[in-house]
Amino acid sequence: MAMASSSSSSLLHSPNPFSPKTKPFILPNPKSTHFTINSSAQPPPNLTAKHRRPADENIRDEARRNNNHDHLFSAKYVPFNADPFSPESYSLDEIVYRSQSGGLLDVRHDIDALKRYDGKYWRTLFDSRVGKTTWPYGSGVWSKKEWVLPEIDDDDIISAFEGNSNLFWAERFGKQFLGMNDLWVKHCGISHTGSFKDLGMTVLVSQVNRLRKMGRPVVGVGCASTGDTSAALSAYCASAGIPSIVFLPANRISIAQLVQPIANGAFVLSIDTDFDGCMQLIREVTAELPIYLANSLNSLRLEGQKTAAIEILQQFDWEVPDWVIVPGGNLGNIYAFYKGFHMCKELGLVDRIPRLVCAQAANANPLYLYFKAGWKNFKAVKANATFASAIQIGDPVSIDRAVYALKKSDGIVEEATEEELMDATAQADSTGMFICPHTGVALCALFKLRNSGVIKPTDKTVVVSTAHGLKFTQSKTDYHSKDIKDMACRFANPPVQVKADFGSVMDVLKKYLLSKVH
Ligand SMILES: Cc1ncc(COP(=O)(O)O)c(C=O)c1O
Ligand SMILES: N[C@@H](CCOP(=O)(O)O)C(=O)O
Repeated sequence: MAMASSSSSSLLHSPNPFSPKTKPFILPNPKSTHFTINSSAQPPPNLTAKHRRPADENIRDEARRNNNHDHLFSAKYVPFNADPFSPESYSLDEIVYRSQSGGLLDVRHDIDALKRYDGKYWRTLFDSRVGKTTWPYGSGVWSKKEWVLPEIDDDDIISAFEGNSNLFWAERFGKQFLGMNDLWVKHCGISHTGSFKDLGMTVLVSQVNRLRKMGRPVVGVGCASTGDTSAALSAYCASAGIPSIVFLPANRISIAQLVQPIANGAFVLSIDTDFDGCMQLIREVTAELPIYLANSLNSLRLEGQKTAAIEILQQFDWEVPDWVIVPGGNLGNIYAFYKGFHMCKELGLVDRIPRLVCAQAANANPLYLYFKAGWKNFKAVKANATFASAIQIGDPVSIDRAVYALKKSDGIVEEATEEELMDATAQADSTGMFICPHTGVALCALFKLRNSGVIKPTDKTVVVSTAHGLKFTQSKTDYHSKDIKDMACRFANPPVQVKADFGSVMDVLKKYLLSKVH
């Protein structure tokens, strides 16, 4: 196999790093041979196809047997948006959420080490792992392990093989309502716990699992939540046997979201405040007790969430979409998407990044107001009730991260009123989707940017669906029952009451079918 680039003839004489003894899906150790992997490099052949692991060996055992302990890559915490030469940094094994100045942290990878492999090599490696069951690469997150948490032992990973979500071609919705032929919905809510939070939580809980095995004083993991973060945290902690503690704003989350942490055994505190109040309390409590903070203030979460951006590129066969629209609340996810796209550009997998759009509910729109004010004089707001309950957040912890991502991607912020988001949700559902109200917010942003001509009919556009509609059925029931005060519910589709006799049923059906003919 011709491996050498023109400048590394030594490779021709070095042992082929992909020889049969090489384990599949892992990178050869460049330290063992002074060579540069060039674009002719191919991923290791799928050697596992030729042999089966012993019947009494599970996939974790197999990974342990194959594990390549050579840590070629590393990452650390640094102050967010810090000077590359800033001396302040922390091991990911430290329990730290803020910089010395009190600002946010970010996970910075050893880019020079990653750059030892060119873009084609990373594309080929990641593509070779999609959908496999080899531990831990069956996960859409851990199939990019070298870019996520490179130093964690496979054995410490807690994964539900999350990710690899459907990038759905919204053919009918795009054509019928937007005159678009290249509209896609990234269904991050079709996932283990029904939201994109799984992507970040597998990383955070895996790291906590590692810390506890190291003997670090972590008695549990805690978060404030509008529902989805607590659902993901409780599920992954339950999987790991780690206690989880969740702070929920009383009477402000859906029943489906409330039952998840309860069912998964979390210690659930229903607190008579809103999310922002819960967030303040969890920050105070985790500063006093050995409870690890799991909100996206903790930048580890974003390392997992960024893989959804990489997946979108993979699913487009590494073609970059023109727009990616993301609903925003605490504002970690819009930054995570930027991180994923930017890392792919920085490491040569693609040559540009998409323009990002962050969509907010008009009832909880601090980022939108800041954007419209020209990024001057940010003010937190009192978040009012919205059907998009998971983004009812007035004082987002990641405001600075979101602004950075939007500035770097020539991004836009849009908002949606309650009627607009509920109508958009019903319209999307009428074309065969079953989306959450937050996806409705993102679709409203798309409607507005199409109507203003900013997004063109042929622009390749991705709307990120962040949770499954089944977690928010009450809002749909209210809408289709036309049981929402001051809302026309234009697209309501209420059931028809009919007497239980053949004649009555036939009358109703004939009327319906005739309406379909004209
Ligand atoms: C369903 C859903 N969509 C969107 C968001 C917004 O994500 P972020 O808080 O990272 O902006 C959240 C959480 O906040 C959510 O739970
Ligand atoms: N919608 C979120 C709010 C908290 O967001 P996080 O990313 O900071 O955990 C939730 O589902 O709780």
